[in-house]
Amino acid sequence: MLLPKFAQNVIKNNFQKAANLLVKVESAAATGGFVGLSRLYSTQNQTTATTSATGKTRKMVVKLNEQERAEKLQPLLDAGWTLVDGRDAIYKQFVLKDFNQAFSFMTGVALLAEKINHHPEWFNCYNKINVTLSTHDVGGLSSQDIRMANYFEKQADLLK
Ligand SMILES: C[C@H](O)[C@H](O)[C@H]1CNC2=NC(N)=NC(=O)C2=N1
Repeated sequence: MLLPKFAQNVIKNNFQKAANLLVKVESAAATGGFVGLSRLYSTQNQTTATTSATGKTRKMVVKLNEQERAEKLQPLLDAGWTLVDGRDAIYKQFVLKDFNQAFSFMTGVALLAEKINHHPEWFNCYNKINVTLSTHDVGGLSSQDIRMANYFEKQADLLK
């Protein structure tokens, strides 16, 4: 069964992006090792960053304060994300058309995760993706989780 054209493009574009990223990562690793990689991942305008043992830079993050939760977290709760019992984390299940679309969706998010060095906790079964977001380094929700959740929403909207 041939995939609809848009799905083929989504998959092709995402895998193309992944391939380009892999080429960059490999060449950075070949030339500068982890230093090369941290240059690849770090962005010029990063004002506060830490360099972890792996040499990757990571924006210093802190837990969301009450005002940020009201302003930035509430819209996500309105969009179907829920607070996780017993954890300072948010959860949402995404239901895609089939596995192809789900895996392509995950590939797109994975590229952002690698770029900002912030990774979701997720489980995929066929066309469903169960996503939990929290920032392990601070033991709770940070601006990185808001950024990633909004990216999940944006990617999902593109498929509607
Ligand atoms: C060493 C590495 O930079 C850290 O472990 C990064 C990687 N990805 C991460 N992802 C998430 N969700 N939280 C983190 O604190 C985190 N830290």
